[in-house]
Parts: sequence; structure tokens; C-alpha cells
Amino acid sequence: MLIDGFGRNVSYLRISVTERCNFRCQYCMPEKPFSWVPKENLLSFEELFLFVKVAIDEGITKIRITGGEPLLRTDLDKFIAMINTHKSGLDLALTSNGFLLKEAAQKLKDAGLKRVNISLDSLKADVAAKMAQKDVLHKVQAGIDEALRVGLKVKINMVPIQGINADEVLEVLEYAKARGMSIRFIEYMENVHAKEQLKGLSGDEVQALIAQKYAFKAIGRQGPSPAHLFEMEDGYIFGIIDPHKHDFCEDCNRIRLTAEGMLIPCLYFDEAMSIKDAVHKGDVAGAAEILKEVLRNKPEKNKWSSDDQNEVSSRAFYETGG
Ligand SMILES: Nc1nc2c(ncn2[C@@H]2O[C@H](COP(=O)(O)OP(=O)(O)OP(=O)(O)O)[C@@H](O)[C@H]2O)c(=O)[nH]1
Ligand SMILES: C[S@@+](CC[C@H](N)C(=O)[O-])C[C@H]1O[C@@H](n2cnc3c(N)ncnc32)[C@H](O)[C@@H]1O
Ligand code: SF4
Ligand code: SF4
Repeated sequence: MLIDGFGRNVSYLRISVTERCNFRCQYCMPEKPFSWVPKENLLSFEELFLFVKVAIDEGITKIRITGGEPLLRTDLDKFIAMINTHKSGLDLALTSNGFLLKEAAQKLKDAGLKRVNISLDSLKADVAAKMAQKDVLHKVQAGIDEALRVGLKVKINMVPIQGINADEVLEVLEYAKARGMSIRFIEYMENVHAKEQLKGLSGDEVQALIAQKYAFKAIGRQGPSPAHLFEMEDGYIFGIIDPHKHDFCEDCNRIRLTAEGMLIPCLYFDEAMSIKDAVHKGDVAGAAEILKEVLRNKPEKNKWSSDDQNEVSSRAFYETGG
């Protein structure tokens, strides 16, 4: 079992397999030109796998592959199969923008992937194009359809931004509901890489929009997940991730590994330690020691709820994988 410095049980590893992305979302990496391709000193899947085995042995039971856009990394299905073959029964999931999913879904499912969380910020082609700075909607919807068709569990993530897609909360909720998918509305988390002056909808504002049409009641959180859940009268459940109001850090169960091997204890802060040398050398004991050291230093909580408006995270979501 992995216990951090605040007594929290850490059982969830998020692995970002690349910083690269085929979108330029306003809230994530809007200023990078599409021609920008970060020079990544990527860990190979074999090196990542060595760490994954260490982490599983120490108590990790949930693994999420993210990015950047993880589907840009060739042979991702093979990496997923390596993990699944090593240990079945893991909660093995992916977070993707969905653009390349139509082609990949069947292979990922066959490799052992169980769930995929897909970002869908709008159902209007022009609004989706404004958010991602690229014409994406048609391909994303095709990716969603295919993921459902092959039997993956699909969850939708939406980040409502005032003046862009905030008026579509109900439509996206109904789209997800009609297809039997969960949905979470995520408050925009300020960080220095996002477009300046973006204003996200608060969780309370999202609730008020949904309440105009539907009755629902709060049912709390499910385990250590950051989403607060709400149940509609017909039993459909949606979630809201609102770090500005709620301190879900108190039972945080997660750590993050970047594509270059930085082990990050918290989404908000810059602190990290590298596992690169250890995995290059195949040093299992060294990798386990770094994991424990990072956990000893895991911060208590983020600062998005701070009253200080100058508190902005400098951690890039596309590096950490969100
Ligand atoms: N502040 C904060 N936000 C988080 C954290 N984990 C996830 N989020 C937010 O939720 C977004 C989507 O997370 P996902 O990649 O779908 O993963 P997840 O919420 O763990 O998904 P499930 O396993 O399905 O519950 C992230 O990109 C963040 O914006 C966290 O530890 N802290
Ligand atoms: C960094 S992306 C990586 C995976 C994939 N490219 C995608 O978009 O789903 C993971 C999640 O982070 C969320 N995200 C990115 N920047 C964010 C921000 N500033 N505030 C809140 N969520 C953010 C996205 O909406 C997405 O759901
Ligand atoms: S949120 Fe995901 S899809 Fe959008 S730019 Fe960031 S990494 Fe790419
Ligand atoms: S902000 Fe940091 S401490 Fe809070 S839930 Fe996210 S990773 Fe955990």
C-alpha cells in the first residue's frame, strides 16, 4: 500500500505518454502553433512498463493513459496490452480528445482497455473549432460512436467557458445521457499556459443551468474521485469537478508520470522527481525509492480555491495529462 505524507492512500497512476497534441484548446495550449512539436525525450514503453510494474507491486490499482493526445503515440495498444497482461483486473483507462479514436477503439479494447474519457466541449462545429482551434467535431463524434460500438465505457469531459461554449451545458448533458455515457463538467483551472482572460463557469453556475430544465439531488463523491455527483429524477448521474469550491484534495489518491519520466505529486505544483535514470538502468529498487520519496512530499492541496487572484498554476495540463 502506498501512503503519502498526509496519510492518504495513493492507488491511482496517471501516465502522460506524450506532450504532443493535435488540438490547441483555449484552456490548455492555445498559443503553440500547430507546427510546434515539442522535442521529447520520451521514455520507451518498455521503460514506462518497468515503472508501472513497480507501481503495481507497491499498490497502484488504477492506471490512466493521457497526454497531450495519447493516441498520437504509435503502438499505444501494445503498451496497454503489456500492462493488462501483467495484471488483469486493473482499472485501465484512457483520456483522449477522441479525434483519432474511430481508428483506434477496437485495437485498444482488444488490448484490455476498459474505459475512455473523451473531451467534448461543444456540439456545434464552429464552437468546437473555436475551442480546439481546428475543425474537430465530426471526427470526435465518430470516435465516440466507435468507442461505444466496441464496448468501451465512455465518459464525457466538458470545460464550460463563458462566451464560448457555456450555453451548451444542457445540450452536451443530453447528448451524453441519450447515449448512456456519464458526463463531468470541469471548472476551468487557471494556469499560465491557457488563453489569458478565459473565464470558466463555476460548478454552481453549471448546476443552475441544468436546474432550469431538470430536477436533481446531490449524492456526494464516489470514493476519492474529485467529481461531485448529482442524480436526476430518472436516475441519470452527472458530475462536477469544482476545485475552486471543494477541497477534494483531502483524500487525493493520485500521482502523475510524464512522458519524459517526471513523477509529479500534484496537478497544481511544479515539484517533480525523475525516474528516468532508474528505469534506463533497470533499477527497480531505485524506482520504488523515488516513488516513495515523491509520496512523502506530496502537497496537501492545490491553490485554485485560494482568494488570492495572483495564484495561478504554472503546471501545463498538456505535460501532466490533466
Ligand atoms: N484539481 C484536480 N483536477 C483533477 C484531478 N484529476 C482530474 N482532474 C480534472 O478532471 C479532468 C479529467 O480527468 P480524467 O482524465 O477524465 O480522469 P478522472 O477524473 O480521474 O476520471 P475517472 O477515473 O473516470 O474518475 C482532469 O484533466 C482535470 O481537469 C485532480 O487530481 N485535481
Ligand atoms: C490535458 S487533456 C489530455 C487528454 C486529451 N488530450 C483530452 O483532451 O482529453 C486532459 C483533460 O484536461 C482538461 N483540461 C485541460 N486544461 C484544463 C484547464 N485549464 N482546466 C480544466 N481542465 C483542463 C481537458 O478538458 C481534458 O479533459
Ligand atoms: S485539452 Fe487535450 S486536446 Fe486540448 S490541447 Fe490539451 S491535451 Fe490537447
Ligand atoms: S490538486 Fe493535487 S492534491 Fe488536489 S486532488 Fe489534484 S493532485 Fe490531488
